Amino acid sequence: MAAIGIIGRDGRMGQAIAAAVEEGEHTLAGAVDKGEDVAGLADRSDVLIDFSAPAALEGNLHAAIGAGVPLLIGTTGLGERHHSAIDDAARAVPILQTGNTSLGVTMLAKLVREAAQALGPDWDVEIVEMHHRKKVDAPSGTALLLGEAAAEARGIDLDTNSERGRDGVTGERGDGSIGFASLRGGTVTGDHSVILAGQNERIVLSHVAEDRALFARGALTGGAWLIGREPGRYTMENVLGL
Ligand SMILES: NC(=O)C1=CN([C@@H]2O[C@H](COP(=O)(O)OP(=O)(O)OC[C@H]3O[C@@H](n4cnc5c(N)ncnc54)[C@H](OP(=O)(O)O)[C@@H]3O)[C@@H](O)[C@H]2O)C=CC1
Ligand SMILES: O=C(O)C1=N[C@H](C(=O)O)C[C@H](O)C1
Repeated sequence: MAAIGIIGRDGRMGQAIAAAVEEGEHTLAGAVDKGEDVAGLADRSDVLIDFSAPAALEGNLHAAIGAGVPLLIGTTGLGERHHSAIDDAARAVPILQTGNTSLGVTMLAKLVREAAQALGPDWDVEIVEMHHRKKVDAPSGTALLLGEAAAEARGIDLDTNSERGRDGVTGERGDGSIGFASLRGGTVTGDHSVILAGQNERIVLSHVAEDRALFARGALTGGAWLIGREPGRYTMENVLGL
């Protein structure tokens, strides 16, 4: 049983995680939202679980290090400087950062890696995601995670081999690049498809999240797994042993 500290209390995920804690084996150490005392929360938590906003990241890392507690980061929309701050902090405390805490997406990433490697660069990779109308970042963290899986498998750098937001006369698709398309509308929890398009054929690998309780359960599994680990940067693949 672990004392869970939630960052982003009033949000959709903050609420879903609080509900999952209530239904499960863990206890709620407390929860904070924007402008509240995250360092105080860290002091009374066994693990911090952050589903808030990129702007909160620096303070959250600082609080986790100050209290010596692990941190699970589910927040998406992170940039290069956020990732290097996470790498630095992971020298002091265990950290798990992921764009998606679900078992299904973790498995999907593994399948994408395998397919991208086996099929090679003649098969174009396109990633399509759809989310609810209130989502503020694009492509989704999950789409980027899946893109990373394909890029890694092909030994290429995702940042310099991405095609995002095509519009107008774009020219032909770049060989070997990974394309992203983001749709927004209604209350969609999170749909992702990775399309591998070859000559006269396509493979489509998809995941559909039906309820964000799924992400909340995954976050608690990941958070509890971090407790007592050595400092370092971990993934959901480590947690789930995939
Ligand atoms: N990894 C995963 O599996 C998943 C990741 N996500 C990601 O989690 C994040 C949150 O999603 P969601 O709950 O839908 O978003 P919401 O906007 O509903 O919730 C975010 C909450 O965090 C609050 N917040 C903002 N800044 C801070 C801060 N500095 N300290 C503490 N709280 C803060 C917001 O307050 P205010 O509204 O006042 O700004 C809001 O209450 C997003 O980045 C989303 O993409 C979502 C689902 C699954
Ligand atoms: O904002 C969301 O809602 C979600 N965000 C994550 C992402 O960016 O991939 C995970 C999930 O798809 C829901």
